[in-house]
Amino acid sequence: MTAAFLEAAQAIYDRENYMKAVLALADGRIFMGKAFGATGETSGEVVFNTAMSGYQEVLTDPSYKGQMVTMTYTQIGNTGINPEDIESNQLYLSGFIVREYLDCYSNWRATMSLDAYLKEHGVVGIQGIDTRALTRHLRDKGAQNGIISTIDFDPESLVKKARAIPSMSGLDLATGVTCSAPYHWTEGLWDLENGYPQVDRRDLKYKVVAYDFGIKLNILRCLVSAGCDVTVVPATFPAEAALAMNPDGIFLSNGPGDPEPMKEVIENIKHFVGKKPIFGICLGHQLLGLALGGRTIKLKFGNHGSNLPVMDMKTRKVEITAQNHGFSVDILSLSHACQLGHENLNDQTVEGMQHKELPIFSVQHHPEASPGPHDSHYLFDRFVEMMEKFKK
Ligand SMILES: NC(=O)CC[C@H](N)C(=O)O
Repeated sequence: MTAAFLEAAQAIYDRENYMKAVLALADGRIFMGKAFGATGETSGEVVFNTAMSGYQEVLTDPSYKGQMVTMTYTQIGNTGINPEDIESNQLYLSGFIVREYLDCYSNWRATMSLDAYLKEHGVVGIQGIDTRALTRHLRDKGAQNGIISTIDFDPESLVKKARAIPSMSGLDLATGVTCSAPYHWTEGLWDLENGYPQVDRRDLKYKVVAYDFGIKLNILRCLVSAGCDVTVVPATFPAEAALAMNPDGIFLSNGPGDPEPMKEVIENIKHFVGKKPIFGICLGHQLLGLALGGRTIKLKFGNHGSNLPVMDMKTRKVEITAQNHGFSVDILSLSHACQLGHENLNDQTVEGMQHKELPIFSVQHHPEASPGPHDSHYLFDRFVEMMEKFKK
């Protein structure tokens, strides 16, 4: 790149004349930047996401409730926003932190800019942040609370406010984002020619009750495309009522917050053990671990991205996965019931478990991807095979 090009790019950036914004972390580190999206003040646990694309799926993932996400990829906004790549109908994260925001977008499906989208949903963003320094800081010191402000620029006052935010540990956020009533889901996976197909329920062979703890839509689409007739139910939907539907299997979804305080949900899950095949993803995996008598722990900074290597211990195949979690199951606490099903090859954390006797398994990562590679899609087929075997 020539100096003239860089100068011209800088001039465009300066001309945009975005309002000043500050990011302050609870441990006192301050980052100066410019506002984009909504303005005002917002706070949450700051986590970094290493996905190079797919910011729209990240923004609409309910599991980010209570968190502010920084993308390690440097240029964000260049594919705009489209009406299709959504994982829920809302933006649940509380702030969005990027290195360079690009207002000029280009994608054949895009209908609006990221800035306009954040404004529409009232999400505060900050750009011009040295996200590499921020990420290294979070990696060294651990994920922590932070605050973004476009109205208060006093570091002392901001740090004080950041320290006053409750810690993510101990927070039940999932029961606040679940659906209010049961519903059927019949949309399958997107493809270039047909978009999202509607599938006839009569063609779906396996009746699945899916517990919604903040479920990502692509999980539902993956279940349907694998042949499941899905009834989505609220987080605290009684097990007896679910069993009365006589499902072939129970699915436990992803979701925000700490699984440990979700006592009612954990008790409920216990009723399915030994009665129905169970498959859990992310928060669902953690809740299952707790229901089986294990414990969960908070990781230093977790794993958030779409490029994380995982080994399936059954086949010893390596898959590149999408992940988004701050908590983890302590597999040693479950040695009475489960064995390690999948392992994260970056940090050797527990990526999945398999019950030793019962048709129950779960993964910490996201086989539905969105965003991310499709390497782990096979897990939905594994769930279907498990239900088929159990039927016989
Ligand atoms: N994506 C998820 O389901 C996240 C689970 C949980 N909230 C965690 O941070 O570990």
